[in-house]
Amino acid sequence: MSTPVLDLRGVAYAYPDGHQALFGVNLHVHRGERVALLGPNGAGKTTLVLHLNGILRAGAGTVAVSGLSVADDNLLEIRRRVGIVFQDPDDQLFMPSVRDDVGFGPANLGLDAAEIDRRVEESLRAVGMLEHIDRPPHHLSFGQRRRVAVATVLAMEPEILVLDEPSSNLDPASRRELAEILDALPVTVLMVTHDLPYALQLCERSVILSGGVIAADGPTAAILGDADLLAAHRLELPFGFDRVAPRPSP
Ligand SMILES: Nc1ncnc2c1ncn2[C@@H]1O[C@H](COP(=O)(O)OP(=O)(O)OP(=O)(O)O)[C@@H](O)[C@H]1O
Repeated sequence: MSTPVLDLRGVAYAYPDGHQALFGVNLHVHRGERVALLGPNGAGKTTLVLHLNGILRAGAGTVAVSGLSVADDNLLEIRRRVGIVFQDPDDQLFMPSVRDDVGFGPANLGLDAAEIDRRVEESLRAVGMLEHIDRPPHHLSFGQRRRVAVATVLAMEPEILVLDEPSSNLDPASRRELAEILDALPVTVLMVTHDLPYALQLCERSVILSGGVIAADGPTAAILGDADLLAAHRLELPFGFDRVAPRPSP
């Protein structure tokens, strides 16, 4: 099989206060996969995500992105390969215009002006925000800012797009529209979410992280169809989604 885009082997991490958040996590994500990372509050999901571009460094084990290890001398290239969309778009938008925000990363790569313009326009078109290119980000709605935050990451043409709770705080129409946008993107995705229907809609594979270990890894429909597994890890489907697995025919 091809080299995984994401390859975590035995990743363990303790915060400086001694709190152990990850205990030997193994996770392999291949090109083109869309994987949901599920788990209760405090499971270690954000801690794991922060290892993917070297913000946190594993106390034990290894993290590699398309064969390149997360290590001090690789961090620039790792951060180009791993695009993380954080939960709060205001953590990612700080320039006077949408154009400047989306162009900021490509400009830092040293790309020429024509290539920066191409990436900015393509990324904004992909998230349906091209018409807002000259607006200040702080004049946009929360849902629009989240889309621009996705565009800032797409403009780096990452090998993997990592999204931390992309559907949180969106109204139902914005939530659906973002799902349509994500569904149309031809990129490998790892999506942290508490929104189990979103996982089912967008990710063929789900991984449950619980207590700092991988508790399950398999087809989303099978995982969400296992009521005992969900209950054991404090995961709950909303009303009306209580039967997601194909039911055996009578
Ligand atoms: N800076 C920190 N110092 C010490 N412990 C921390 C720190 N940040 C997180 N933790 C602990 O590490 C564990 C994992 O936290 P993490 O934020 O990764 O969980 P999570 O799965 O992302 O949770 P949530 O769903 O609530 O966002 C928790 O027990 C948390 O209290």
